[in-house]
Amino acid sequence: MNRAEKAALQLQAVAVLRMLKQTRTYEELSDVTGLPAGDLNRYVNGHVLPGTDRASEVVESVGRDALADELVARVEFDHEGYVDNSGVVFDQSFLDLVAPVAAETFEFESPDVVLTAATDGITLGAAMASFFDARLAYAKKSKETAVEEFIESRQRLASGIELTYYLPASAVNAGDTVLVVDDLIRSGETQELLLDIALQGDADVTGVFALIAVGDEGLERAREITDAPVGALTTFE
Ligand SMILES: O=P(O)(O)OC[C@H]1O[C@H](OP(=O)(O)OP(=O)(O)O)[C@H](O)[C@@H]1O
Ligand SMILES: Nc1ncnc2[nH]cnc12
Repeated sequence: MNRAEKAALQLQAVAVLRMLKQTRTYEELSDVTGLPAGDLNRYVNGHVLPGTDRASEVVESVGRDALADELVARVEFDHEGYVDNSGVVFDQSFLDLVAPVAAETFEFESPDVVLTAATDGITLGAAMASFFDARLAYAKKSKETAVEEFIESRQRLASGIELTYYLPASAVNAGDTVLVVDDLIRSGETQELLLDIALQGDADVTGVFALIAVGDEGLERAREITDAPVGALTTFE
């Protein structure tokens, strides 16, 4: 490991510790990591960097289960079963940790483009695009000004309301590989629209990923449309 790689690893470990600290005391963080609370305090506050051995242990131990637990701790359900996930989608550092774990868990190929839906998918999309060194594209419910050509996809929802997403046509090229991501998947209607946009753009879908699935309906719907891997970090019933 050269000096820059060591520094990157040390900073990644600090990012992991800071993320875990948000919902824990130093004593609890010590129980999770096996490191002394005093040292953890110095790492989290940026006074000292963990050595490379400690840093790699911290980074490697943050697997799917740790992130899924953290996700569960951060989302709230209201009395009708709707999710408030602002504690997750407003936290870019948390999402930056999700990207490598999602890539490894679901074996997503590195795509040319990460495609998501405005609004709440954007921060996850940015984290995934940055991890894969891919372009980010987000479809919106309205047409962006000054853009002439759009790929658009429309669907009538169970309620009878029509939902249309628009993507500037230049965002996806024919033959691009596309990973479709979103913060949440429930009915799967949004994913279906995004997959249709990818299809209209003659792109190849390499996977579908959501942070949160509410029930299985949406994931199943996506699996009916694509043979690529489809998965969520956490499923709530
Ligand atoms: O699987 P589905 O039933 O389609 O639901 C999932 C979609 O719903 C939410 O977006 P919303 O439409 O609330 O828009 P927002 O991101 O602008 O809040 C969420 O961000 C997903 O895009
Ligand atoms: N925030 C949310 N919670 C549950 N289902 C949803 N479908 C769309 N947005 C949702």
